[in-house]
Amino acid sequence: MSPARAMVQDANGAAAAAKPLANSSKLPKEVSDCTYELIESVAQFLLDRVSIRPKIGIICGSGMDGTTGCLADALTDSTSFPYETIPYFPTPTVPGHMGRLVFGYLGDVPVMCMQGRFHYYEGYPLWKCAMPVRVMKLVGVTHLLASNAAGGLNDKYRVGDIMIIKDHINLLGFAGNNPLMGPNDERFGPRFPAINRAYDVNVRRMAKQVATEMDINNITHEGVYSVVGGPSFETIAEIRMLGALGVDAVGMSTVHEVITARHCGMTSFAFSLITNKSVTDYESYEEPNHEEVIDMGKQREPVLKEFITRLVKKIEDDRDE
Ligand SMILES: O=P(O)(O)O[C@@H]1C[C@H](O)[C@@H](CO)O1
Ligand SMILES: Nc1nc2[nH]cnc2c(=O)[nH]1
Repeated sequence: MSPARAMVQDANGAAAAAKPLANSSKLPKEVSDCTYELIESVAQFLLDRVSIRPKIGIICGSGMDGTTGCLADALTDSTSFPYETIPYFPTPTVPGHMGRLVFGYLGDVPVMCMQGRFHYYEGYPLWKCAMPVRVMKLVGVTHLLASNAAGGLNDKYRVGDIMIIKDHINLLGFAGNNPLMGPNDERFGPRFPAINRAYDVNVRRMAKQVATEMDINNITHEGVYSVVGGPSFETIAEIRMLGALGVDAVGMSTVHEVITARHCGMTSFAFSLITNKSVTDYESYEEPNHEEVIDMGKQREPVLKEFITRLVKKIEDDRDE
């Protein structure tokens, strides 16, 4: 079998094969096999093959991580690693999630970008879904920015709106499932991390400034996200329960990534694209579906790309001050 290869884009955006990579090894089966040293070796594998040193890591959610025109394609001087070429990395199984880790410049800011993420419903345990966040940390990333697609419960939200996440309700955690379960390595973070300030207030302030500058305040909100396991969408009774709990939008990701990021001291920020309105009425014939989720992501791609590009610049400028 030929060795796996990373793809490098030249100045015209044409893909070219970079130097051969070592064959990917098998994924750790247990959380106890996914040691600090193993994550360190994955980070080193990447650092050996890229020259840029990103401090911002981006996870693109459904609709933003597809083929042409997506955020990762906007990166310049990019080097891209299909997930199957990275040792110990999981591979995504969801339509619309590409499965590449891309290093490059967004505007003039070096970033690394996950084009496709891992969800619990794909059959991976949460610690494995969130493992790339620890890789980002050991690559040197200090800020995690995550996007997702979500169903809107809040009456004020319309399809296509953006919700800056100010807090979450971790329903998977309520059911005894958390990415930090299992042995804890203090080199990542403490056994019992605080999570009440998970969504950084300063970055949220910058994001609201960006919304004002882009004149999209009318479609931008701040609210509470809740994660469910999926892959089935919610029943009407479940949506009504979530509404009563104070949830503004519901999805199937992000929370395990943010918990893992906060555990290892990364600053985190996340937002939802409201791709569908949650159905609350037993008389309604509407049904959510993944195709509308992907379509809305594609429609909003230019706005979200600009939103993230401007935010990344603000974070970098803020760091320099
Ligand atoms: O990865 P995200 O959270 O953006 O994807 C959401 C949840 C499911 O994976 C999918 C449902 O359409 O969209
Ligand atoms: N759980 C859930 N995830 C989504 N992702 C996009 N829309 C939805 C939704 O309505 N519910």
